[in-house]
Amino acid sequence: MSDQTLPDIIYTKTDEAPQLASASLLPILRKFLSAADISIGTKDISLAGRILAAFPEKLTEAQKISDDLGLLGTVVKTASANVIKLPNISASVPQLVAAVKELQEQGYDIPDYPEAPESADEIEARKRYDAIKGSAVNPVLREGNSDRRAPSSVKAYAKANPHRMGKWSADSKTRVSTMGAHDFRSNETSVTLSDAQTLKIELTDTNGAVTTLKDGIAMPAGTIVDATFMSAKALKEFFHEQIARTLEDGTLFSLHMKATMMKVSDPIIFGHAVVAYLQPIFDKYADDFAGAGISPNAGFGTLFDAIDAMPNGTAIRAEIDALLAERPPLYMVNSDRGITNLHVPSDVIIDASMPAVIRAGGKGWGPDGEEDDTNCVIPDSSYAPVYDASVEFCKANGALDPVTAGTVQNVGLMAQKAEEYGSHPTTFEIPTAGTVRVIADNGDVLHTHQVEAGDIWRMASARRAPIENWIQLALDRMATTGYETIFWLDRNRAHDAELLKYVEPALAKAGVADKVKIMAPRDATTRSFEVIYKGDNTIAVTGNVLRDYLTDLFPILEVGTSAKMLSVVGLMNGGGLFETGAGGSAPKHVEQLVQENHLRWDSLGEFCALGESLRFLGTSQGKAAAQIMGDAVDTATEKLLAEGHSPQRKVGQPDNRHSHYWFARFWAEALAAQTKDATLAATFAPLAENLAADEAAILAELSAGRSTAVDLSGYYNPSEQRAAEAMRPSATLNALIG
Ligand SMILES: NC(=O)C1=CN([C@@H]2O[C@H](COP(=O)(O)OP(=O)(O)OC[C@H]3O[C@@H](n4cnc5c(N)ncnc54)[C@H](OP(=O)(O)O)[C@@H]3O)[C@@H](O)[C@H]2O)C=CC1
Ligand SMILES: O=C(O)CCC(=O)C(=O)O
Ligand SMILES: [Mg+2]
Repeated sequence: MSDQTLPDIIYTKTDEAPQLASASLLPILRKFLSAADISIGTKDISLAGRILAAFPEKLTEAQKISDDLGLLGTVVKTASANVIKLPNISASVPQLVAAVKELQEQGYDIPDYPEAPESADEIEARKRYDAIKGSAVNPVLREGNSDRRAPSSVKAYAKANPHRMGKWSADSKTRVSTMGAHDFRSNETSVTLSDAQTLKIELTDTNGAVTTLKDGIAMPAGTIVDATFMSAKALKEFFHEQIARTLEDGTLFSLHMKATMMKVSDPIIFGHAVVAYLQPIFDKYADDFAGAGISPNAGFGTLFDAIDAMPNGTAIRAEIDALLAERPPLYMVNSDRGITNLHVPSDVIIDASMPAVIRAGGKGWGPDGEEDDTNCVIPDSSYAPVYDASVEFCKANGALDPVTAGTVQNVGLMAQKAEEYGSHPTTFEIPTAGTVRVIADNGDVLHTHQVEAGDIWRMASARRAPIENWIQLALDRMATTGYETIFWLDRNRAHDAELLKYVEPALAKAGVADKVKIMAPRDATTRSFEVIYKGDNTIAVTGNVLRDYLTDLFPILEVGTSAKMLSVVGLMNGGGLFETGAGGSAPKHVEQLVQENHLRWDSLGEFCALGESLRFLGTSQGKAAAQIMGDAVDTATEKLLAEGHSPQRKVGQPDNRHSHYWFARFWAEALAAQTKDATLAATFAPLAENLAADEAAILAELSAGRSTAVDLSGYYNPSEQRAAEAMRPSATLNALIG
């Protein structure tokens, strides 16, 4: 692959709301950047695109598409990489199955997703689908560590226009419940490799028979290798206890996990919760369910559909309804449509769901459509203390006030599939009781765990170069900001103790050992809340999971959403990956566009990423015009925020399309006003004037046709033409943009 074939900036085509927003924003970007001789091109990493790219032999020549994720995976390892990454779907099995069905209906001859593969073809199809499902994009692209923070303009806007916060009361019954024993946290062991080693993972059953779970895992010297497991027996008992406890509390039962990112372990844990909730039904109908090939891991939604298709389905459903009436009410995803927390494993994702509960004053939605306190069940105790400390802090101190709050920035260890988020290829549901060993090729046994059938065992790793880069990034951010800097590491946790063997000498060497704090996640949470309640600022230096969790938690409390975050990934080999915010792909937003032609997606994350990407192009390629374009993006973004042109939530109000008009106009104005490049100023002055002169016509055209349904001819693979028609309804604006 030659760099010459790639555009200066690669913009990713993803899914759902960001994909729709791109239909309006990309033509604007193309128009503006071409004036500065900067090329921008797209690469398709959408769920539909990845599915089609995986089955070329099934498609006609016209239907075939390239493996863009594979290409980007090599691009991000080059110094010239400059990628703007929008959020994409990390598909759970129900989402993958729905996407496959839609593509088949559109005429693509791809295979079904085989739940229980038997034939060679099915085994092959399953292998390809397994590589697509879950968080399959971010770990490939994130060849660098993460620097996420709310831009100062966003903080200033939130202080002046605070979002609504729910009230916390000291006697709230909301709580966080976690196992604390027999879980990943408590069973963890960790070692650092002194030499490069190739590892294998073996299971020896109680009769001495050895199965190789995985081998050929090459690790460079200095890699921290962790292994741990969650006891299935303890997990089941925990769920039963929590169901009983929730009933006593008189609250909602809610389960918070990340079945997308943790695509092997968390759907299994979710499945245990589904079974526990319906235990008498699973006990009574075990044989019927086995015969119907039912897996609880897909959730109530798929389970109920399968039961409805069984000959005795109506009777079983009546028994389920009777049982659910005795169970504590479930936290709801959509109470109008009866979608519970346990319907689909990817509907409730902890990094977004827990902040929503905390922001709402400890409330979730119940089946009656009313808000209620909730038992937040987070089985593994590695990170549950962060949410427990957050809940307890808010109970004691009341809700955070966005008007006076300081900020928590994050520096996250992420590169090269660091820690748990890189563990899915080495996670196993143990088939039979025995001993799992991790053995190095020099014969050293690194880890030994006694396991039972059904236990979830996993190995995770973090490499030396990313760890050193992460520590340096934290020191750089601390030097730039002067903020209190806390490494969120627990000396009593095996993995963190190994990580501290890198961190503490590096801090001493840099002469900052006395300035930097090292605190376990629970204490670090409380300390960070204290700091921001006082209006001060802090940097949370964390591992990969807390990077993900905290960059939703604090932004959602401080500025109302994580979508407005600046998210920069300095790639290890010198390139730049600019992610848009921290928020996801917001499926609710697509539903609203389809039903009433209103897209409330806020593209502020795209604007922030664009500004950074352009400035990076300026410094890395010596393109002065890119620097000027990037600075003008920031000026435009600040003005758009200050003048209140962000999308609003309700149909009839300005939406994403209006905000793109204002962005284009202010960007053109800023370019016309700058004095560093007279040619650029002269190019953009007439466009700025025309955009201003036609304001009334453009806004009216953008607002036409609201409250009517929009047909995109597909959800996962919408028609590009229809999306463009819906998202670019202003003939006047289109004529100016071209
Ligand atoms: N980086 C990535 O690629 C990520 C991808 N995801 C994927 O996104 C999907 C949904 O995940 P979920 O956990 O529900 O998280 P989302 O962040 O998509 O949804 C949570 C809520 O955040 C708000 N939100 C998010 N982005 C924006 C935006 N740009 N403008 C306005 N509001 C926004 C919306 O709340 P409201 O409308 O109430 O304001 C939304 O309903 C999943 O498929 C998940 O895998 C999730 C996180 C990151
Ligand atoms: O890759 C994913 O599934 C989500 C990533 C995410 O939530 C984040 O990085 O904030
Ligand atoms: Mg996240």
